Amino acid sequence: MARALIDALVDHGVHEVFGLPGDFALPFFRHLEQNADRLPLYTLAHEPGVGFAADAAARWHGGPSVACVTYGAGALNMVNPIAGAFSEKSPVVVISGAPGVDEAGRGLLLHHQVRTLDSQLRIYREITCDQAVLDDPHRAPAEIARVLRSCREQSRPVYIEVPRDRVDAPCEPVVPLPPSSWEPAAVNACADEVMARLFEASRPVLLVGVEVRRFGLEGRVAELASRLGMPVATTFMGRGLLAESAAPLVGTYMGLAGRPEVRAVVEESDGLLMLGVLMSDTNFGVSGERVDPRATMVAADRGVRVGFHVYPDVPLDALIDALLERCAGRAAPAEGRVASALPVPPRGLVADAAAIHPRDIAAALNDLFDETEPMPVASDMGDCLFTAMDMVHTPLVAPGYYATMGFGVPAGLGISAASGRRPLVMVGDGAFQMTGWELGTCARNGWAPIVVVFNNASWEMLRTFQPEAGYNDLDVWPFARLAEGLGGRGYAVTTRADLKAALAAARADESRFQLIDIAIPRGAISDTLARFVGAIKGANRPPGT
Ligand SMILES: Cc1ncc(Cc2csc(CCOP(=O)(O)OP(=O)(O)O)c2C)c(N)n1
Ligand SMILES: [Mg+2]
Repeated sequence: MARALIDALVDHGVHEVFGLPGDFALPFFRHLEQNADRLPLYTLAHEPGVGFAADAAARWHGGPSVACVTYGAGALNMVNPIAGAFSEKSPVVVISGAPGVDEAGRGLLLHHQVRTLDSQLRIYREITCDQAVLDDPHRAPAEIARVLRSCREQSRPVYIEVPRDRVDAPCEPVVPLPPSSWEPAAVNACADEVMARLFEASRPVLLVGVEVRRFGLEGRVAELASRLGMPVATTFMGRGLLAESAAPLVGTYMGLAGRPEVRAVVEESDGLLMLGVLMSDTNFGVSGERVDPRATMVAADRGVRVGFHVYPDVPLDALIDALLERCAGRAAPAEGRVASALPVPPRGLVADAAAIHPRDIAAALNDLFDETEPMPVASDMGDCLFTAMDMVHTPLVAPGYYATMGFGVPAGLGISAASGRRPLVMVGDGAFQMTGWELGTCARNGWAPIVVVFNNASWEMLRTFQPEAGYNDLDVWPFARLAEGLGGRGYAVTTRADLKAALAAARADESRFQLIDIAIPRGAISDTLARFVGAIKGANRPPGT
């Protein structure tokens, strides 16, 4: 049965497995190790790191990646990263070892057990879109096929539990299921109404979100945007989409936290078509004006809402193809094409003895990418993520909606494994204290990321909301020295000149991971974070104050 599952993972486009074994999972890990030529196995130090790495790899692939752990202590350690993958629509396949069917029936309380033996399954039902317990090898092939199709079609995590005494049971091969069916007439009716509304509107706008990336639809959406000739904005989570296309991109929409000219284009539209957009507070919670639902069309989660009309079971790709058919042959009206008004990222760091501000880090990284080539970026939650908004276009994975800390370093390792490229990791000191230690696994896995730590010795984002709190003061940890102990090379920098030199040296050394510990004065925050905090405070101000 293990062989059938591994073959099915490969058949469904899985490229690697991240894992941390335990006794309930050892039989399955033996098969993983025997099949490492087809499905490389990367072990990490702690299950949160396993989950974050698999999430980032899945985002990179635009398809499933695997997080394989033991039952109880292992799988429950990974709940937060999988919850984040669910919220941000990342197709992670969770595989957990489990007590054998026979031992489960002996009536003893088993080690790693919580309330009951199916407690873990119940917990994972809340953070995955489909689940299977492979306790019956006769049903296993159909169960595996159904769950892996759900993972791909919904672009959300799924859960597969493997009792350890069933791993070697005889089992038929898994036959992948055909795509779920949908009703062409419904898609056509929906596309007709969307097109009619766009042509009636005097200020139609396209807002592009994360599902466009997850389902690999960026090229088709860029073509649609160009043919329609409408201004295009991306959401916070969709940042970077269409940046290399001819689409008339105006920037990233972040409501009051973003650039006013982008906010005006989106919020003043009388025909706002949102493709693959999560209607979340991080996308809309700081909107200057509530976007008028009568003027909006939202396609997400395999459904479409056009004003107050709802079209269930309309896959995003089917809708986009139907819209492309309806504007086939249309060249975007030259006069109607919106010149791309993307902001100019900061560049030209002044390499002097001045202290380092977040905007200096963006400029230094933009300069580095200009001089060499852009690196894929993994960012953690914190001001590092807001600073990333000021960087030149490059693939970016970040917890922009679920907003968990701890994502950055493991995500960089996941990108290293998935892409074979060297990533840049941006992480705050607080988040590094959570999962930064996964850098100690780089040597055995052959990874050499460049990690920049925004070291303000503070939970600075929290301080911006609650300046009077003393608990936001963190101790200054010597991350550069700690990096040397973990097998990497560390640089402690306090001036802009040091920063420029350290980045050049780090880029030149691909032999091991590089950690640049950047001392940032407490209170120095990016312009984007400052706007975000101001907008949130304004939006949450009690009435009448
Ligand atoms: C797993 C988890 N636990 C707590 C929190 C809550 C939080 C959001 S931002 C923040 C401070 C981050 O400090 P860091 O030094 O990393 O970055 P910076 O603000 O730029 O100084 C906390 C504690 C979140 N989001 N996730
Ligand atoms: Mg900090």
